[in-house]
Amino acid sequence: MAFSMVTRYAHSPEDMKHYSTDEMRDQFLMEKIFSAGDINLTYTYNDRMIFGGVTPTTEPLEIKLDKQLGVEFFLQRRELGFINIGGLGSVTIDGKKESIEPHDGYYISMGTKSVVFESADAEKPAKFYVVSTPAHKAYPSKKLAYKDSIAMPMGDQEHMNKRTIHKYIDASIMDTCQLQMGYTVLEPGNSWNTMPAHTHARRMEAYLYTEFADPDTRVVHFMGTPDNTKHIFLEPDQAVVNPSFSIHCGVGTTNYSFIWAMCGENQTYDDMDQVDMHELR
Ligand SMILES: O=C(O)C(=O)C[C@H](O)C(=O)CO
Ligand SMILES: [Zn+2]
Repeated sequence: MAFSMVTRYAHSPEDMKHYSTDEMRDQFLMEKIFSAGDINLTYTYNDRMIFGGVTPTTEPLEIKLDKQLGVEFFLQRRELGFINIGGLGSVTIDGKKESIEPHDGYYISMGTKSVVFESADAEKPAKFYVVSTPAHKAYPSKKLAYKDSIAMPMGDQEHMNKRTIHKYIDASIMDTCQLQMGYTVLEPGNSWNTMPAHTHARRMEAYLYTEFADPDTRVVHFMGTPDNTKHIFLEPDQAVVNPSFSIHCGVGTTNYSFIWAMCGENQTYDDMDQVDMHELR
C-alpha cells in the first residue's frame, strides 16, 4: 500500500492571471486520485481541506495522520465525508462495520479514532472519495445513502446542462462544522455544469470529475475570476481545487458526473454570487 499526501498552497487572483497551462495544472489539478491498494490525498491551504481517494483491494486501508496535522489521530480536530464511486465496500468506524454500496457515503464525526476502508471484491474495488475539513465540535456520524440525498433537477436540454444535483451533506438535513458535499449527474446529451457560473467568496470548492460516458471524454474545467478565466483539461477521476474567488464550471465532450465539496465561512448552499454571461472573459 502506498500513502501520499501532497500540499497545495493558496493563491491570489493576481498571481493566477499569469499562470501558464503547466502552472495551472501543477497548482490546481490532482491527476491521480484512485490507484489500486493506495491512499492518495491532497492538503490544500484553501480552507485546509484534505481530499483524495482511498482504493482498498485485498487489504483494509486506514488514513493515519498525526504529526503532519500536529494531532494524535487524523480526526481529532477534523470531520470527514466520503462517497463511494467504485464497487461494493465497507467502512469500520471505531470498530463498527457497515456495508457501503456504490454511490453511498458517510459523514464521520470529529473525535472518531479509527476509520477502516475495505472492498468486498479486490477485482472490483470500492473507490472512496474522501474529503476532510477542520472541525471544532463533534456532530453525530451519519450514513449518506444516495436514496436519501436531496435531488435537485437543474438546467434543460436546450442549454445542454440538464443535470441533477444530489446534496448529501447539507445544513437543512444534518449538522456539520464546515463540510458540505454532493454529487451532480449530467444526463446523456448534456455537457455543461454550473453554467451560468457563480463564485462564493465565503467558501472554496473542490470538484472530482468521474463517470465519463467513454474513456476519451475530457472535461474542460474553467476557473479564475469571471473577467480572467483559465481552463484545465481533465481525464476521468481527476480533481480540481477552486479558490473562493474562482468560478468553477465545466463542459464535457460527453456527459459525466462530479462530486463537489465545500468548506469555509458559511454553510448556505444558495449563497452564490451569480456571474452574468456578459462578465465572462
Ligand atoms: O451542477 C452544478 O451546478 C453544481 O453541482 C454546482 C455545485 O453544487 C456548486 O458549485 C455549489 O456551490
Ligand atoms: Zn459553487
